[in-house]
Amino acid sequence: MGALFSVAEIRQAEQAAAAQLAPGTLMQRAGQVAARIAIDLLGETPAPPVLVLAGPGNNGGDALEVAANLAQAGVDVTVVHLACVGDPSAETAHALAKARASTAEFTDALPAGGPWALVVDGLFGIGLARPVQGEARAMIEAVNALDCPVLALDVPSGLDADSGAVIGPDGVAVRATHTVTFIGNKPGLHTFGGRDYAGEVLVARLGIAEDMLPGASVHLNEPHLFDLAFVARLHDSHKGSFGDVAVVGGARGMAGAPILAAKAALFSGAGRVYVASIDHGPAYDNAQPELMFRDAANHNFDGSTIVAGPGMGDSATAIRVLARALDGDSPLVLDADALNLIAASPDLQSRLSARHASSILTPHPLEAARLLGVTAGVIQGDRLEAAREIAARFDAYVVLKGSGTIIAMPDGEAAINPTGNPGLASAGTGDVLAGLCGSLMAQGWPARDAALAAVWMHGEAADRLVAQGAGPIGLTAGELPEAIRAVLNRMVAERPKRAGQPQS
Ligand SMILES: NC(=O)C1=CN([C@@H]2O[C@H](COP(=O)(O)OP(=O)(O)OC[C@H]3O[C@@H](n4cnc5c(N)ncnc54)[C@H](O)[C@@H]3O)[C@@H](O)[C@H]2O)[C@@H](O)CC1
Ligand SMILES: [K+]
Repeated sequence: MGALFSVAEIRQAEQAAAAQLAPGTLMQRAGQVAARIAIDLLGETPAPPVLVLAGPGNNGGDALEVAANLAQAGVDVTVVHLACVGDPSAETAHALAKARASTAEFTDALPAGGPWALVVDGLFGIGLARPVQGEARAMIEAVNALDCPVLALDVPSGLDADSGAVIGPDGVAVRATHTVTFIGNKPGLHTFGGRDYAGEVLVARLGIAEDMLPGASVHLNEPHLFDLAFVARLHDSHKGSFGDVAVVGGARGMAGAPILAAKAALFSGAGRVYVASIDHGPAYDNAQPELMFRDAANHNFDGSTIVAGPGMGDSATAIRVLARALDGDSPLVLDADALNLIAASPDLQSRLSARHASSILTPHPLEAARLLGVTAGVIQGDRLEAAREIAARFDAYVVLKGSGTIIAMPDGEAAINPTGNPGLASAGTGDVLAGLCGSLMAQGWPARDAALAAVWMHGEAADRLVAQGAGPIGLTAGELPEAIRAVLNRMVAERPKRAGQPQS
């Protein structure tokens, strides 16, 4: 469920399966399932014509099978086929002959006409080796200017199925409304550009048995990965049962960031929440009087889960407090300035690597770039790999934020988060996420489950707010904690009934 496979893994499975099947079987199955999806998208009403773009390789072969099937079903189909330089594969040649023999109309260039009821994108799939140029590029740009639904076959043409990056430099890719992807789901459809280019993703296994695919080390982040950690509360519990969180941050002029993190911890059920300010912070927060304010330099963090970084700054005090947190035995969430301080200090890096207690790092791409000493472009070019590298280097759990947030474990396992929306690209939402991670760990959750659940619930809460009209434009971080509370309580209520362990 939710498994994601690299292009290399898909190719291997395809070869193994193809060896047991009559030639062309997989392409024919791809053509059949995609044509059925196309017909569903067209709906009942007599629709204007469908445009099928078929590229030079086997992705084009899939498209030609779709064209033939649609024509056979009585759909008015126009095909633009980009012939390949050498000979096409036997199955693509066969699909071409089939489409030519059908009622589908072939033209050499993209017809100016329309309106199209649907465009089927079969220009390039997982075999795209370089940026799209020339005629194919012009077609992609023209398709992206249309208003109609676009069904991409296997992967939107121009997108890297492993990374979700548009193959560049200066590349283009089809912006699909739907993608039917073959044999197995692919990470690049769900992170970085993936969510914007692929639209809704449907997986067609093409009859390939599960055991032909390798055990996946990357999954979509779905509740079944972490929902065993939700436990209903016993009546006989008290605030000490649910852990202490200390948020370290709030240098002068940045007092709001740790308060947002602390509020997220409070609203997600942490027992006691402290804000430990680097500079003299507020005595209390009028809006949230449950929060307790302390001076970070003098606060005793023993027994607390620490969330370090929100608005922490880079003062000598910040470095001293961070070093103390890294050396301690408390579970730790490292965000924002804490990550920047660590990136700049080999000493802090070795303290982080040497920790025995759990650490969750929550970098955005630029913070991740600083940690690895590369550019944000390099991080985004392969987000999965970058998150795994940071996890391995620091023996920590890593949450690489962005569209399709990556959660990477120190053992190499990883997940890509499907919840959330552009409303989260606003100030303070990262503070909320860090506070939520810390809160779950304070309540006894293992770091792995805490990271997965926090990212999922944070996105889900934002999606609910958007459904209520509170975004994505103008969604504020301060609205998230209450929405997270609603998601969390629903998750607990929906968990199969399981008694909580009495706590001391
Ligand atoms: N691997 C699988 O599991 C299956 C693959 N099938 C389809 O086959 C696809 C893979 O086919 P291919 O390996 O032939 O690869 P593609 O069809 O994705 O693309 C390769 C073709 O495009 C050309 N090309 C690559 N980059 C180009 C560029 N920038 N500009 C112009 N031409 C370029 C290549 O010379 C080659 O002709 C999959 O994405 C899928 O759609 C299906 O038929 C079913 C099974
Ligand atoms: K495609």
